[in-house]
Amino acid sequence: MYGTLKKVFAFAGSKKGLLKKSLLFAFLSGLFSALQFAALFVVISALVSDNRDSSVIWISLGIMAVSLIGRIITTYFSTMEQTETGYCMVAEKRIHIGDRLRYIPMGYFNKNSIGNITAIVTTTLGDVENSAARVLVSVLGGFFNSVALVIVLLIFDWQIGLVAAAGVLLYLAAAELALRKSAALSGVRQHTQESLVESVLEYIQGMGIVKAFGLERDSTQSIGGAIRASCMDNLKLTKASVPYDAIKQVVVRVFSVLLLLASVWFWLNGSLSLAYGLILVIASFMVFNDLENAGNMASLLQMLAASMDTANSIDDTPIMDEEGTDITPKSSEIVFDKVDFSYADRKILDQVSFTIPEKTTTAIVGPSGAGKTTMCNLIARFWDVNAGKITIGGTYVQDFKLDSLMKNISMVFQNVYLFVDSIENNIKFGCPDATHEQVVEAAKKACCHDFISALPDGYNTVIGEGGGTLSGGEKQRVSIARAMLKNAPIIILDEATSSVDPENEDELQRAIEALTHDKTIIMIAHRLKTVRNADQILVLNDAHIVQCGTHAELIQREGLYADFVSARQEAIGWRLTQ
Ligand SMILES: Nc1ncnc2c1ncn2[C@@H]1O[C@H](COP(=O)(O)OP(=O)(O)OP(=O)(O)O)[C@@H](O)[C@H]1O
Repeated sequence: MYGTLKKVFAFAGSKKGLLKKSLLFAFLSGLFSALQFAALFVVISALVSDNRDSSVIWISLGIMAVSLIGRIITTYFSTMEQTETGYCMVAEKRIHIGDRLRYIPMGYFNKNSIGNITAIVTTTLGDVENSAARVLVSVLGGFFNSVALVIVLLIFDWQIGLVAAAGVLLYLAAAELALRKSAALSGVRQHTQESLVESVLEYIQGMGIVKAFGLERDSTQSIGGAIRASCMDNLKLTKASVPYDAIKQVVVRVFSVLLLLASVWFWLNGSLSLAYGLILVIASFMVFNDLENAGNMASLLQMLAASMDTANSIDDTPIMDEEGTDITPKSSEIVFDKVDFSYADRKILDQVSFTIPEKTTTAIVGPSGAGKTTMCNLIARFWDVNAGKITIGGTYVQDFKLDSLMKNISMVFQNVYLFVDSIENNIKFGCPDATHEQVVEAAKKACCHDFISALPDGYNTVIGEGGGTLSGGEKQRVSIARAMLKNAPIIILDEATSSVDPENEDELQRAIEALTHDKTIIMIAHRLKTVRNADQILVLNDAHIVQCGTHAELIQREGLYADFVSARQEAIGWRLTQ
């Protein structure tokens, strides 16, 4: 229990102060609530001593009014601060996670699906946001109030106080047992929740394929399975707590009766006045009231702690930027020196060495799946090499701060992703300070100005998730405009024109040539006309650079490149068209 409370406090981060204030107000609210005793005591004392003075009514009413107003004010502040703590601490965490994800190696995303991360940032943190602070204050507030009442009982009558203390201790022991049981199940429930979000995302993202293959029923079954599993785990969690809830109920009822009997017993043997006896009976019920509320909330707190563990797990993943510094490289020459790289056990690069001189164009060619994209991703440090070194201008890519490394690189990916935002902002993504005129100029060069101008809102048209409302070719041209505007010294083009239609391709090719003027270019290309003008062609096969040279040199030699060119058609997944 203590560990769980500590966890919630730690999670509050910079909002710990607010949480403490909220607790203080909850405690004050408990004290104002306890004032009701004084009012009751005045009334009961008057009743048992047959005091008919009207001042009794006014005094007790006055005390009740102070109690009520005090409670309203303190509860108001406590609730406001709980709410602010909940929203602010989770907002901080979400921003922190978003920031951290940028610096986490891409391998993390292999092990943790998008569904998993989405579940953490939305539902998991949503639960924490709505309930954690409130539940913590209810648990601690309820516990403090019941302890305070036990102390009052001990002061009134130590024997009655001892009975109440024993009841509180037994109740806490049963609550602790219940918490331990739910701790194990909370983790499982958390995992099922993530699987559910993952299934829903996959169901929606894969809807086109599902329809095309008529697999609606299969995929409905799979999402149905995830929903049922989530339902079962929630039920399991609730059922596991039922026996402990019963034990807690028994403790509360038995000790309430014991306190009642003890009060009557002490009154009968003359050690307790009737007024004291009656007030103690009422107080004993109130002790367990607060405790019961706190106990019921404790298992919810346990579930929230499991959610916090999941959100914190992102922090346990080592990030790539811890050692990096802001560096402007001396040149944009890229060197691979005996680089090894594997995805898990699968070796993609084996002792690969080559140099890409500054301001030259290098084409990487090779069969599908040879590792061309991977090689480019290693330059941008999406992954770290297993052995060997990659340098830019003589500096190891690991020594750069990630941001300063990326300032030097513009990438046009094979699979273009555009954000749900205006086309203008998508083009400005790598260069937020660019003017509208600069955006238009880049769009014109990337052959996308005409289709953007024809859209109802022109450059302000908001595109769908991932660029969903644009065609493949249009998305690719927008991403080329984005790279043009960024104007970095190194440009990586991963099959940058693969989705562009033939009418636009020549024009775009010329634009790319303009973009790449005076830059260091690495291109993965399948069209001969793109490749043949490169200053250097690297042929990648079976984890090695098997050939290196210009088109004129390689075409003369026997080997994979000459085979590909002579085939002039699809060969091992690599197309060359003239
Ligand atoms: N994130 C990843 N995790 C595990 N394996 C991966 C990952 N990305 C790629 N691979 C595998 O590594 C191999 C090389 O992939 P890569 O995309 O670099 O090849 P490529 O030469 O660019 O292929 P293509 O020409 O078809 O785009 C492939 O077999 C691919 O399945």
